[in-house]
Amino acid sequence: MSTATSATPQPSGTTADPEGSPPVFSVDGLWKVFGPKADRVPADPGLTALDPAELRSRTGCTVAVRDVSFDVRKGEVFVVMGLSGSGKSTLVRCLTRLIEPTAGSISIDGEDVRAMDKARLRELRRHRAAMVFQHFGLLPHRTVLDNVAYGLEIQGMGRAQRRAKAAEVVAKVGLEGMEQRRPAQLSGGQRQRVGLARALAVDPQVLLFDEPFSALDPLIRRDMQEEVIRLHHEEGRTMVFITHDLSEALRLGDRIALMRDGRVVQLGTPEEIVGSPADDYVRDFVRDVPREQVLTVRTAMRPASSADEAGSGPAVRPDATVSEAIEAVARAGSPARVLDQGRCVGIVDSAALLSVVAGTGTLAVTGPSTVTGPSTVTEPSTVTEPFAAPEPSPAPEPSAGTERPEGAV
Ligand SMILES: Nc1ncnc2c1ncn2[C@@H]1O[C@H](COP(=O)(O)OP(=O)(O)OP(=O)(O)O)[C@@H](O)[C@H]1O
Repeated sequence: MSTATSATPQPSGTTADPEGSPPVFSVDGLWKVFGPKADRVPADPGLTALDPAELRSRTGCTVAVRDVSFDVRKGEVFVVMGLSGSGKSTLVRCLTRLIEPTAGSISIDGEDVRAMDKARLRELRRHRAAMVFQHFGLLPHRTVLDNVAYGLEIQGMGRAQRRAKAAEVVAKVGLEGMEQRRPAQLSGGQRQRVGLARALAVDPQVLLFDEPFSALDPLIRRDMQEEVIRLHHEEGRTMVFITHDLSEALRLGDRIALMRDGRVVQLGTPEEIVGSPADDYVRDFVRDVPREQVLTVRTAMRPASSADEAGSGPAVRPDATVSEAIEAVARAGSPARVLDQGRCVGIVDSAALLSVVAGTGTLAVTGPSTVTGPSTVTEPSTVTEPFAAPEPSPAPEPSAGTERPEGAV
């Protein structure tokens, strides 16, 4: 979950550590070409070099996904973002072969998805990677409870057991008391919760969301985003989330794959995408993002100039946003120490914080993001060296950075 933009408290029950976790899905060199004799396209450099209109007029084919590779790590929220037509839905549908890929490999927990027979695929879609659609396809004559129990019914679970399980999930998504209503008696947001509950009821390893909230009005949409964040924190479930909405991607994503014309032009954390855009396209895409709400103090800190400076003053966590640090520095009227488990790893002062807001100065976003395709790769990111304090400092008092900001992007 994006620590920089989440407006909910830190996870308490989450055990997943997405960074360094093994991949759930592994995608390598994936292509999806629509049209006649599609499979000749990926293999022919003369055709793949053509622009989309020319390829269409010569072959009748459209490349929806173009040589895409990535891993989805266990326990992460992996967001696929891009403008309409960039290939998001096609890519995510390829993961469970709702759309048949043209070339490349896909595996789930090391198992080759492209080699699965029909029964195995059914099992994959029902138990391992359940999809939550924008049009949630609720059964109109069934109650909320029976809609949620539907997937369990298909699995062959007995009536009493599936209704008990469904009731539990209905409560989890905040629909307690509405079990006996029918979809027509619910608001759009409530219906979406039923769709979410139905997917959750089968307890899938991965939840795939295809723009689930785009039809909802902004406030309800925000509610549903919070719901997803909460569920993720409570359960640590792996999620793949499609959206064309940048603020939704920044709010929800641990990592974001930004697509353009079927390619992934940048894959990275929200902070990497906003702080180190891979090319002009991405830079333009994130231009209006309030950087101080996404970038963390790591991007602005410098080594402490003395043991004195490292030993006193207000404290912020390394994952505090620049916005939170500005508040701490403004309150104290002095630079703030960045404390990592009681150790001072750097100092942020007002000049450095302002330069992040202004978009001037060198950014020190940790960890390189991945760039796929022929985009211009940015310079490697730099990491600010920590100040080696002679003695570990005491644990910080609660400070800016311990609370999440309201109104983050
Ligand atoms: N069945 C199809 N036949 C031919 N072309 C298709 C088909 N499905 C999708 N495409 C094309 O593939 C490209 C990617 O489409 P896709 O639906 O994956 O994009 P998207 O990013 O999910 O868009 P949106 O946000 O509008 O849903 C588009 O150019 C689209 O027109």
